[in-house]
Amino acid sequence: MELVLNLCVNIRVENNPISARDYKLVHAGRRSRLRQAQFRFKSRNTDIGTTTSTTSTVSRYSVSSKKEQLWISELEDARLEEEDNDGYELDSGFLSLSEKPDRNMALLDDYEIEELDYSDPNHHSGYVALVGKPNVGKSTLSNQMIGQKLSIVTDKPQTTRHRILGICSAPEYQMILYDTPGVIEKQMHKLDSMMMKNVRSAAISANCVLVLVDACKVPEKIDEVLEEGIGNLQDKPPTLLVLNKKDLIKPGEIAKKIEWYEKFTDVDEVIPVSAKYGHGVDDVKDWILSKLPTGPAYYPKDIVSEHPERFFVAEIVREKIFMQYRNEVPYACQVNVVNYKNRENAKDFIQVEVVVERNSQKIILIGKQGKALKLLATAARLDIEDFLQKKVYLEVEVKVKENWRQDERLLKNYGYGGQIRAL
Ligand SMILES: Nc1nc2c(ncn2[C@@H]2O[C@H](COP(=O)(O)OP(=O)(O)OP(=O)(O)O)[C@@H](O)[C@H]2O)c(=O)[nH]1
Repeated sequence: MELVLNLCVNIRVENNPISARDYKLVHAGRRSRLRQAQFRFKSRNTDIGTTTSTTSTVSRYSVSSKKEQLWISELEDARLEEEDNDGYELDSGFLSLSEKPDRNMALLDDYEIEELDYSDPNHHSGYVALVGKPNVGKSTLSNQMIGQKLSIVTDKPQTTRHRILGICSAPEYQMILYDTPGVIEKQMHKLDSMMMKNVRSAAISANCVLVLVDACKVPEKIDEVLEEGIGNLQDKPPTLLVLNKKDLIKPGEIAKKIEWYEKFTDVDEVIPVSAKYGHGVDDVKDWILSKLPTGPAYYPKDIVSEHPERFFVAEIVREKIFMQYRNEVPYACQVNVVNYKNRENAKDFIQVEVVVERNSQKIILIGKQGKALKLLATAARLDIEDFLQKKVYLEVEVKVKENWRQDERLLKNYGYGGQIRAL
């Protein structure tokens, strides 16, 4: 399969007079999709709302040959060079998260075009933005709809930082879901305001919007969430209020809350759900389907996300940090995959750096005799292996970059400017 797809890229380059930059983009998209092809239609045992955490020894990578050492140091040099560069242009293999992809066939090969069904006039497809305050269950609902854990879920607010694109397909539709970071009223760091900008760009380009609220909380107006998420309320797309966590309140209470939201908010419909247990999720899908325009699929039906594997690897490590450490520490951490090497006859090698803002946070992360970091790396490795369905060597190191949450250049490099590394 890989061979066939690679061949398509080569043929296209020979036959079409495209520029080197175009080729790089096509190639970046192709290679990222090749990686994703690995997690198409995989039945994983990952829970939707919870995660496993077991202990075992951390695998360490040992450099086996001089050639390999040289290769790794070249990679590191290239990365440092990239870090010193202010540009961070698309040319270096970035995937845009802020632009809604058109039904653009430019990045699809013949095989994929064939896969997309253009013959069915009743096929629906489009974009759905999930917005809401932190901790209301956006990631849980998104994972539940896709049927696979793509977004990390923790009991702490504001764990989602990036817009996560998840694809939910059936023979008659394709819903492209944007799980967004929770809308925050008090934006404290440059990171927060950049995250909010991404929320807005997700909702603006969406065909419909789901506003999630927590059924356990006293009902409140959602104007603020909508304004932050959509901007101009007059042009807002069809909006559904999802009353989530209905499993935690009595049926009588649910009816009262639905009534309140129907009366005091300007939404098209209110649907109570329990994202965690999947109750009401089909009703949400039916509502979305009624709002999506007819048209062919944007992506092949067996793809569940456009993000590259390394993105999810970093997210898994971040989730484990949230689960293991307390207070401000998880919020001060940025996780970067600095080296990801697929190896034919050996475990894949993944090198991850956790960036913190202060040395005191680094000390906490590492723990006495490195025990805390070892625990973190083990929990992360087990989940990464489960996600990738293969064994990996995971190496985790901690670095201090003072005030990275205020540094726009670094934030862009980390993907908060609406672009993530495609490879
Ligand atoms: N009981 C119950 N808990 C839920 C439900 N949906 C989500 N949760 C829990 O609520 C917490 C927050 O869920 P997330 O999906 O991370 O919430 P989020 O809105 O994406 O959070 P942010 O990243 O802060 O934006 C987790 O502990 C979930 O397990 C639900 O339907 N019922």
